[in-house]
Amino acid sequence: MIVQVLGVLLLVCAFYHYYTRWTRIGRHLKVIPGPTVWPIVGCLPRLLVPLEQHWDNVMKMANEFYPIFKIWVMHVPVVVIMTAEDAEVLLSSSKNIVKASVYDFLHSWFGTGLLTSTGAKWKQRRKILTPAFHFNVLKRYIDIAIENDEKTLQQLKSLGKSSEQQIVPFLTNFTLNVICEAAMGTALAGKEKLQKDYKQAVLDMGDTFIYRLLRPWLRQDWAFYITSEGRKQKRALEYLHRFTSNIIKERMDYHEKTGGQFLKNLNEDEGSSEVKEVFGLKKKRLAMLDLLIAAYKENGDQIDEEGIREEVDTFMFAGHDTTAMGMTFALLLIAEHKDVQERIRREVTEVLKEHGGKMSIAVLQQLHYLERCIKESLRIYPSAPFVSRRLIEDVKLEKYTIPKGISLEVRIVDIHRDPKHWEDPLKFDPDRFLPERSQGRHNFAYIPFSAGPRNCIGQKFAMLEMKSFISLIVKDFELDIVDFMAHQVPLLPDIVIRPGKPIQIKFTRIGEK
Ligand code: HEM
Repeated sequence: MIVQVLGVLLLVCAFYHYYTRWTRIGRHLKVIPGPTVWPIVGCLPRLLVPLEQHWDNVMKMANEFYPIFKIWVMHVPVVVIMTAEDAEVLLSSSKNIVKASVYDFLHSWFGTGLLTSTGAKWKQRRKILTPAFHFNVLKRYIDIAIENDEKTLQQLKSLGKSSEQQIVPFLTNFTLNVICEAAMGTALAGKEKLQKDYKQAVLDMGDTFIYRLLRPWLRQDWAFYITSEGRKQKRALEYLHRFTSNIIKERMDYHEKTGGQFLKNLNEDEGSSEVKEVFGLKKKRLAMLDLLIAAYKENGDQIDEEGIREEVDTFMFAGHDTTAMGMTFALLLIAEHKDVQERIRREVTEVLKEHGGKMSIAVLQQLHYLERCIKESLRIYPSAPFVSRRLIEDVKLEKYTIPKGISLEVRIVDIHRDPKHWEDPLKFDPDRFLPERSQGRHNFAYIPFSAGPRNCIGQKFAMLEMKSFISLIVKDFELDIVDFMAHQVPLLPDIVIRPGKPIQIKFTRIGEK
């Protein structure tokens, strides 16, 4: 019996050896450096570390094997690249635009929306949604962001002359309010029960997604959904789908009742539209959802009701956590660097004064120093630390050819910290982004929103949203770190960069210290 078991084991090991070294994929990958590949388990012994050590473990591998390494997660190969040159080759491709399997777990939430779809479907959706981020449309979402900034500031002021806030829930609350209103036209602020339930469902989705991501044995749906986390995700999904479907239905009814009047000329300046009321129904604020309904009404072949829901849910996912994490690290760095904080405050005060004290998109566009600060923060702490593709054709990188069929991951965070492009890379130095200091820098040395055909469609919106919140809070409050400086914050493995511990910032009203 023992001999038979050993025989089978030997056979499996031999097959594994052949598969990882002598098949087409194996032959290409065996010349690429990487951690030891053990029979059957591949590189798992190097990868399976306690959750809180995972980020440092991957950073260590990145340093050890720079500029490229491969890992075998049992029989699944992944190649990781860390240079601007190789990133350019992959991200500029119009063929290799298929997302890697890390996104498959999100299909249960938003099917194949813009973030996860590919081929003709992705192209068509991108075409429909691009006007949703046209400048004239953006202006209206930014009004929503500014209103929410002001509400949040009022709440903070009502807590007295100073308060300490756990920054991640504080900012996530804010970005969820903004995206809900901009994407779906639904204000959560003020509707306590709705706000609580919806946000809880979004947060449960995030938690259970990560839980599954880190447990390869829960890859199959049946295995995941029998666990308590799987059941929690199912409940969250039911709630989220019902919520979005109801909102879409209400919005469709409204456009039906108003004879589609408010779906005309959506990407023109709002000031140019005279119509404010139709059949006794007041014009509602434009939401991303309206662009989708307009496409549906114009030509039902382009998108159907299910497709509208996919995209609305995609925006809810892609548009809140990324921005909240971007602001978390920006505020932490600003709290830590008092000279930077003072310079931002001066800039905001001066530009606001020139515009009669009223925040607007025009003001935001003139906050050049603040923009450099946010860019620098996203350089050191890119909200999306990596992007990943499943290759549908071979890719010829600087040194190696990566065969089709495998996952190729671009480590944005390592490119952003590469001393080849960034002197003293961990130093927070916003003036690196001054035009004179940016000259000659590789175009792909800075890619927080990715680049090429599948770059972030929401990047302008995200930058303006972050600028509006940070400018107003820094103008009215002195920010101080409480327990961690940014570089001391432990980070968690996730598809967004996430602090592994609660972080607090102290806000003190200016003039009331
Ligand atoms: C700091 C904030 C943000 C960062 C750092 C960020 C980053 C990124 C990155 C790196 C990608 C490429 C993902 C990949 O290739 O796998 C992406 C795609 C995307 N982002 Fe963002 N994002 C941010 C905010 C937003 C916002 C506010 C929205 C929506 C309102 C949004 C919507 C999307 C969508 C829909 C895609 C998929 C685009 C496509 O594949 O055509 N993002 N984002």
